[in-house]
Amino acid sequence: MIEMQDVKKTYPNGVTAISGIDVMIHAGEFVYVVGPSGAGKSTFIKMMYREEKPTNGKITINGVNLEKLKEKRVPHLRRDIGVVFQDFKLLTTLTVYENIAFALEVTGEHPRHIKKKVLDVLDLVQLKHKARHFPNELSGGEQQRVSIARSIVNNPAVVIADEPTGNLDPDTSWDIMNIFEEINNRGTTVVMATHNREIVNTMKKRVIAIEGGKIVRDQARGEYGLYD
Ligand SMILES: Nc1ncnc2c1ncn2[C@@H]1O[C@H](COP(=O)(O)OP(=O)(O)OP(=O)(O)O)[C@@H](O)[C@H]1O
Repeated sequence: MIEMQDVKKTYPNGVTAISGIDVMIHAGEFVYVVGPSGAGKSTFIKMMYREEKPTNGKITINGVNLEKLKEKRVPHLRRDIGVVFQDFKLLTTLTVYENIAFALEVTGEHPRHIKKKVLDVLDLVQLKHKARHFPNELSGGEQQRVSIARSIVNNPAVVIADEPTGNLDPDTSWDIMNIFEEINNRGTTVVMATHNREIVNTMKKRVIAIEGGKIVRDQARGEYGLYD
């Protein structure tokens, strides 16, 4: 599903964020990416949704070699990959409903299908009753639930999350994590960078640890480790 072979990323300022990365993530897996600040976790996962391109190496997503992917096919790839950020990235001038519908409209979804799909994902994150609200009328946890709903409305094969609980209190973080688990139980692959020790140690999923731009540990039912 996601394969990297000898991947390296050097940013234009000369910083090599990751190098020598070899990894295979299979369909349906739930993977935590952990490591100290600045280790290269965000860079590693940005490669997966082509936010950044590798300097060297090969990345294959769902059988597509990203190096050979034409620019005009990038939106097509992105449709199959949901992305969730620490700071939610909702459009402030649109309602909850519109934020999610927008993700479908840009893919040319038939208007008749949009309403059902949006209401279905709002149901999953238990926010149907807030459909007409604007993001600034919601708590942080509610905003993150909207952003998760938006990430899955196109029914992607994989959801990639970069510190999705970084701005949330512990109880709210658990609510969010339970939603990701539900999404994974429905068959979607989940890859998540996190600093949340308690969640990683409790959930017992695959853990990939990155330090100094290298994978230093890759464990099934793994643990967070000794990082802050
Ligand atoms: N756009 C960029 N341009 C130049 N250097 C960058 C860029 N993005 C990240 N870096 C550098 O690459 C290294 C890895 O950063 P990255 O954001 O991938 O780490 P991280 O493990 O996600 O950190 P954190 O846990 O603090 O979010 C750091 O040295 C960082 O300063």
